[in-house]
Amino acid sequence: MSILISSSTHSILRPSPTLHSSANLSFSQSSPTLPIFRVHIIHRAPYAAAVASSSSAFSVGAGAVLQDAGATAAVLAGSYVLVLTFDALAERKVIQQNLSRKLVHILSGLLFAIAWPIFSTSTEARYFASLVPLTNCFRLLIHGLSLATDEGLIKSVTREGKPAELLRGPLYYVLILILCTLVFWRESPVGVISLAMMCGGDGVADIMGRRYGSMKLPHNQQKSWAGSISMFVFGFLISIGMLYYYSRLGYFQLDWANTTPRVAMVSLVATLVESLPTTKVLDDNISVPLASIVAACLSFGL
Ligand SMILES: Nc1ccn([C@@H]2O[C@H](COP(=O)(O)OP(=O)(O)OP(=O)(O)O)[C@@H](O)[C@H]2O)c(=O)n1
Ligand SMILES: C/C(=C\CO)CCC[C@H](C)CCC[C@H](C)CCCC(C)C
Repeated sequence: MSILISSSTHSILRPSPTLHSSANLSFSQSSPTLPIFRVHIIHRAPYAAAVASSSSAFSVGAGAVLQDAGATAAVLAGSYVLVLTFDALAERKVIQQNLSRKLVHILSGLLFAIAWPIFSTSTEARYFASLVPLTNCFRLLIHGLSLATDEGLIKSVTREGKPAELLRGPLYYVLILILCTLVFWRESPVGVISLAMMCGGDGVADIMGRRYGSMKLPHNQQKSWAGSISMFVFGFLISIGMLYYYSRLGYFQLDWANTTPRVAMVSLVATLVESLPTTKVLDDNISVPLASIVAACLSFGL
């Protein structure tokens, strides 16, 4: 058995009580400002045990592939059901089309991230998960380029009902989902926070801003104090909720006294970026998550 010790830059992450790989154990010193040390314990088995363990490793591997394929199919089905449901609600005039689009914006990314724990602990799990936004990306391209028609999709996710709109906000949105899944996955607070800002914060800003946004921002007459304050508050609360969810499941543990002000800082950066009069040049679905990624990386480390 050999032990490898490596350090991580997540200075406020603390050791997780529930670990997801039997071969990897993480320990950190109790001070939240000191780095974590990851301890990888590698067993060197004798030949017979190695043969037995390679066949059990094969079945574990096959189990993980089955689990990931099932999870991908279930989440993909969920993404279709979500769009269909909001199309039906808007069609029956239960909710306005604008509200329907914003609820799809808020729910799809957040539910997608909430579903990550149903994927296996294998290294390939994130690639399986990214197939869901990737499939939706192709769906948006096909319908955005009018190679096929899907009235339900167009009504649920566009503002004016033009197919070409699918190639802007919604397409950038799924590309950011792919980026966060592949780069950050469940292992870092950065991706979770950035998705909370793009889906939750930005989505709620729109809903509240449209309803209560009579007082406009001094630097942007298209946006309001109600929208920006809601973005800050909901971006912060949804991020904390998502981090709590992941830490309860044991993916990472956080020192909350340190984490809370850092999340508030990321939420402030995301809110300021969202408030700028740059929407026509740079879509909020790109500027908000990218600014959040940079701010969160500076706060939490990659
Ligand atoms: N900080 C904010 C953000 C949004 N809004 C309100 O929400 C509307 C939509 O904002 P935004 O999402 O930035 O506009 P678009 O990009 O045009 O719409 P969408 O993202 O929905 O395509 C704005 O017109 C405004 O009424 C607001 O008052 N304050
Ligand atoms: C309206 C949108 C953005 C404009 O600001 C969001 C578009 C959403 C996509 C068309 C659908 C994305 C689905 C997610 C990748 C997966 C959701 C899964 C979940 C379980 C419902």
